Amino acid sequence: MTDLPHLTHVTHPLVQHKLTIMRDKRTSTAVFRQLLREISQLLAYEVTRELPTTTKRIDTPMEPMDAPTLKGRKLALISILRAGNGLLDGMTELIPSARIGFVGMYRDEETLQPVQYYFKVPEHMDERLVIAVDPMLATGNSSVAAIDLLKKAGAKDIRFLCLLASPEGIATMKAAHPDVPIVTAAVDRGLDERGYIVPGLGDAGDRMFGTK
Ligand SMILES: O=P(O)(O)OC[C@H]1O[C@H](OP(=O)(O)OP(=O)(O)O)[C@H](O)[C@@H]1O
Ligand SMILES: O=c1cc[nH]c(=O)[nH]1
Ligand SMILES: [Mg+2]
Repeated sequence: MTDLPHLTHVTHPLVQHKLTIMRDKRTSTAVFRQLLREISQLLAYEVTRELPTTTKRIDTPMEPMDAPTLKGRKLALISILRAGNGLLDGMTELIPSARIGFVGMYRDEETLQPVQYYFKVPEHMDERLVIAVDPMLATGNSSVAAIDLLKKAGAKDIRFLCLLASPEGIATMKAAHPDVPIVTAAVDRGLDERGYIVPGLGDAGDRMFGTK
């Protein structure tokens, strides 16, 4: 199991600088998408900290050596659709051998409850490190439901990666899934009356895909 604390706030200046540009409402869809890809690679570095390694015997041009290599099955990256795909793209560039799954889920804007429409994950979930990605942790209802489904599929070692989290969402996740560490680039003030993160960045899916 993982040694990460329940909450990791990634304060790296590059992450914070890029996030500020993403929050700005004048930032275009193209720039928003590109920055999300760049940030996802920096966050991937944090969320994969302390992965178990082993050694394998190789020959350098100079001599044989026992060199470190990742241990166990390939990790699984799970995108919570559709905004999760913005984080997924950059992460798969960094971890090209990762197995990939999708949880299709959108938030009913009236009830703020998640509605599931798709589920497909790799085999052997119980033997993999599973990293679920979604830029926004707002009420926490979507991520709690997605992780419920991943656990039902056998996942035991799960991490959740997001860009922005609200204190409410973190508390809801901690109550439902205390064993799932959260890695985030920011913890914002709270939620507005429509369940949006404030100050936030607006609707991540719409800003990424240009649907509004
Ligand atoms: O913590 P919650 O209150 O559940 O809100 C967060 C969810 O809302 C957004 O998705 P959305 O429902 O807008 O779907 P989309 O990705 O298709 O835009 C976001 O990407 C999360 O999945
Ligand atoms: O602030 C929020 C809350 C939920 N989903 C988003 O995309 N943004
Ligand atoms: Mg959306």
